[in-house]
Amino acid sequence: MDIHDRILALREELNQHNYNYYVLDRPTISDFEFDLKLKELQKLETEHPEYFDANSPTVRVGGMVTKNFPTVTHEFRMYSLDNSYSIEDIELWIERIRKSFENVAFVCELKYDGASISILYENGELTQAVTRGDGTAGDEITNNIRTISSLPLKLKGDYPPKFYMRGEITIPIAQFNAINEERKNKGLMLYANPRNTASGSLKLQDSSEVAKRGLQCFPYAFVGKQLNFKTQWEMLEKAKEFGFKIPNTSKLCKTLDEIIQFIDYWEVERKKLPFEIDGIVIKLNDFAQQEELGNTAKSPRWATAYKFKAEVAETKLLSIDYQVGRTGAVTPVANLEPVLLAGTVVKRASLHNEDIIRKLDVRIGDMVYVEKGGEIIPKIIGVNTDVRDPEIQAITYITHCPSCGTELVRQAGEALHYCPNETSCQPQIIGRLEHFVSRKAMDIESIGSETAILLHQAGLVNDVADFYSLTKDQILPLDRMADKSVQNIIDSIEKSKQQSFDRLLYALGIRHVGVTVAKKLAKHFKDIDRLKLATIDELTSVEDIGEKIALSVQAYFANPAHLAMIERLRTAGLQLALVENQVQVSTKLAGKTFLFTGSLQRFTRDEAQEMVEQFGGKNVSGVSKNLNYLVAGEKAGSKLKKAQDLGTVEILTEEEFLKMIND
Ligand SMILES: NC(=O)c1ccc[n+]([C@@H]2O[C@H](COP(=O)([O-])OP(=O)(O)OC[C@H]3O[C@@H](n4cnc5c(N)ncnc54)[C@H](O)[C@@H]3O)[C@@H](O)[C@H]2O)c1
Ligand SMILES: [Zn+2]
Repeated sequence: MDIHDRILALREELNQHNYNYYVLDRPTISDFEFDLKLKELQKLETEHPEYFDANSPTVRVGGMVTKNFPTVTHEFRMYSLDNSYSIEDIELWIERIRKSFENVAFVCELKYDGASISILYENGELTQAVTRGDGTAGDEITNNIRTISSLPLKLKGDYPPKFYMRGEITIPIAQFNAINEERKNKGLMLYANPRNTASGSLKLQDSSEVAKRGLQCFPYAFVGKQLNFKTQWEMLEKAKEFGFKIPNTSKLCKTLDEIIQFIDYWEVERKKLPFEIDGIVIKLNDFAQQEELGNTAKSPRWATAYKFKAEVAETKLLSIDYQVGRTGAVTPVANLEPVLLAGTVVKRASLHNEDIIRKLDVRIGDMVYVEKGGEIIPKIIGVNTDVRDPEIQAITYITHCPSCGTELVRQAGEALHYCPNETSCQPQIIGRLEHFVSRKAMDIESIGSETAILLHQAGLVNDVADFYSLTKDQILPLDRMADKSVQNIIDSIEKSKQQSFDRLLYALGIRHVGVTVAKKLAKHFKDIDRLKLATIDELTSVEDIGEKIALSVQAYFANPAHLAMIERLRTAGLQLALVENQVQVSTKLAGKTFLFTGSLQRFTRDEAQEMVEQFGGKNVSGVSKNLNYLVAGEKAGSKLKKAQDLGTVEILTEEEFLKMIND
């Protein structure tokens, strides 16, 4: 690739990561990887000044104004910080500063890992709070910031009449864990880390929800005209007198040695802090000296950050398991020698697919680096080839199913291998049974995963229709089965016969037919016999059904084994057709279209869509002129923006939506 192309590609990639990180609060790569790419871009741009661009992510502060709140221009710009992961860079930086000034002192502070905020105090009262945004303007979130209990709304002592307090909003680790625990119980997507949760919390529309998040604020600077502080150290001391909560962790350092000691100390001790830090910040103490050095377009020259590497553990790759899912998809999972990583013992890591294994050139017996990146599941990011035993061989990816021995297939354009032996490959059979009884499918509560396996291994259930011919006498002799639990199983199977046609359609486990597609198919074709005979054209005429789904549906019904099984389900009395008026309870929303975006707090997406249908409305999958209402939950991102840009879509909060149907 030519240099200019590489520069353009890096800029585009970094802009996307900035968007994921600052707007969606959902990074997909680790900070370390991000910073490596940014450094590469910086280097290329320095070597090739002819490709300078004032909009490059190396020049601009990464954040953005979201427009979900009033936009406020900063009276004084907000900057980012230059950073490095290497002590040598810090040494060089200090040397450079020493060349400019004879007498220097530095203040070392913790680098709180959260979101920046600028809070205006006028005559001692908190009057406005604005996010950093793009550094020039940000979102005005005063009401949300007022909920932070440690933040004084009224100051004490001899404060300046007008100034901006700059600080970092963070969320305590315990609070973060509690929120995720609650989300897990509700079946909601988990937040990636405290930083992104703090930042996402600031953007909630309902400040009473923000109050529940238990956010904290750590002030680190005052900005204004004629503030009469001479040094950073003096300012921090004064801030305490005014009533701000400033941790007693900062240190005034004269020598490089002292600075390095501070870094070393916190690299270890940070694990004991109740909140997260991602490094330490070193600032020139004297404000007159700071002023002399000034700022670049992106960051001050008088400060720098030493960043701690996200925790990476090195451990041995013992083996790889190949897991076969219910659709036959094969995924490789690494078994590792157990190792402590960011507070938890890690034994397994994802390897995704064959291409990733090739790219990493990871081999069994290698010492590998494991990291917790943007995602929750740890991943292998590299191999320590220095200690590789020269004898060990590259991995030959499996060619045959680890369970049934059938040759695997990999279709063009697909990253995954599949086992095509649908009828007798054990994990596929069990996977289908588990799927059938699961909550969103037939919701047969008394049969969990273990019971499904047990019933299959006893030879009682091979396909989902077999559930409906089970008798008490057959189940009772099985392991750990008592009279009561057997009765529960029989009862809940009987009850499941009443589940609606769309649920059954989803429960069959047709590839690419999820809950929503199943609903659309059920609604359009009304019964399974019509669906069975549908042509590709008829199928793709249904909204949101493309060729891929249509082909998969057709292939499913072309299989005589499936047709025979469906007849057995019919005999057992299951709902193979839509019962008219089964869903609709009102026509209040008739003719109106809805879309839900962001993470919802009051109901799940499924429940929301069900409500729309019950009231005669229609769910659509994208933002377009045909959309009437967008219900935006927390962290709504691109869809919300698109709807706002369109201008024809009415945007509702969850509460407003509930009000609309309940009124
Ligand atoms: N993983 C991703 O996809 C992704 C994307 C974008 C950015 N990032 C990460 O974010 C970084 C850039 O973010 P940034 O511009 O907010 O810079 P930053 O977070 O690295 O440093 C600047 C910020 O540090 C904060 N800070 C905390 N404690 C401070 C203290 N004591 N004194 C002064 N400031 C303090 C301030 O809010 C300041 O704005 C990147 O280097 C990268 O690591 C990651
Ligand atoms: Zn198989």
